[in-house]
Amino acid sequence: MRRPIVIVPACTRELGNHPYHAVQCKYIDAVVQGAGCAPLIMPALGDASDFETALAVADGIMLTGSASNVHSSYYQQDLRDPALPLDPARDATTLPLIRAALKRGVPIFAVCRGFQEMNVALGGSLHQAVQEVEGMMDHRENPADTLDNQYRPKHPVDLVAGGLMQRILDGASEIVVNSLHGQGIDRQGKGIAIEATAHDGLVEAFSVPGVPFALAVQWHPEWHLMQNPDSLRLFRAFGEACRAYQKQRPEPA
Ligand SMILES: N[C@@H](CCC(=O)NCCCC(=O)O)C(=O)O
Repeated sequence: MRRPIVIVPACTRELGNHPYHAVQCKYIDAVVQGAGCAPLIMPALGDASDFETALAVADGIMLTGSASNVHSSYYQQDLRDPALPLDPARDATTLPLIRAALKRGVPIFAVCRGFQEMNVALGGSLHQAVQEVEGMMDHRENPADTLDNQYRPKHPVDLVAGGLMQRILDGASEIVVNSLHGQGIDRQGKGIAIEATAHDGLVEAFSVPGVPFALAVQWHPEWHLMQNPDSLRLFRAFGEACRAYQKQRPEPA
């Protein structure tokens, strides 16, 4: 049987003098080596996207991180800091894709910005600057640090007892995760189930019960994936869900 196809929506980036649709290599590598699936990059075409065709061949969706923020207008707030990067084309592609995929039961694994997109797609909102919220830690990385330092394990998260993530992680009650985000969940989206929280109370992972597999994490399990047994378990579980979905998905006409 062929490998399951995992749709990976792209970001838009300016490289040199030209605009690109782009996905970081570590996400593509994680889909291949961690989930054992075949990645298919989906350009950020927004309203011009052919969601029907993408979902007809998709056995899973991987929503990546990105330095850009989901535009706050999607959760009815004014933009707090227009100097921070945005990616309207990605927003206009991933938010409807998430809703359509959940309706079909296509497995989804979401990381960092992808985690935030899922919460907003389900009607939730974000803290636009977590570090400015009373009692919250600063969850951002130091951009002047080396990449290894930026992605090193930063803080513990408590796993919800009996949750999907705890089951995937063999009953662990706490893991230590990296942290590279300035935004985070404020109002929870409709139907999400919290899977992990930081010690300041910020939601760090959630699932969407009632669909075969939808898991979103605020940290970066794709970073040095093969050296992190917990991260590998998460991507393996996603790959298993994609294989199960593939078996029952009708072949596209
Ligand atoms: N912009 C959002 C999400 C942050 C995020 O995804 N950071 C990772 C960027 C690089 C990578 O994909 O590893 C926020 O600041 O909260």
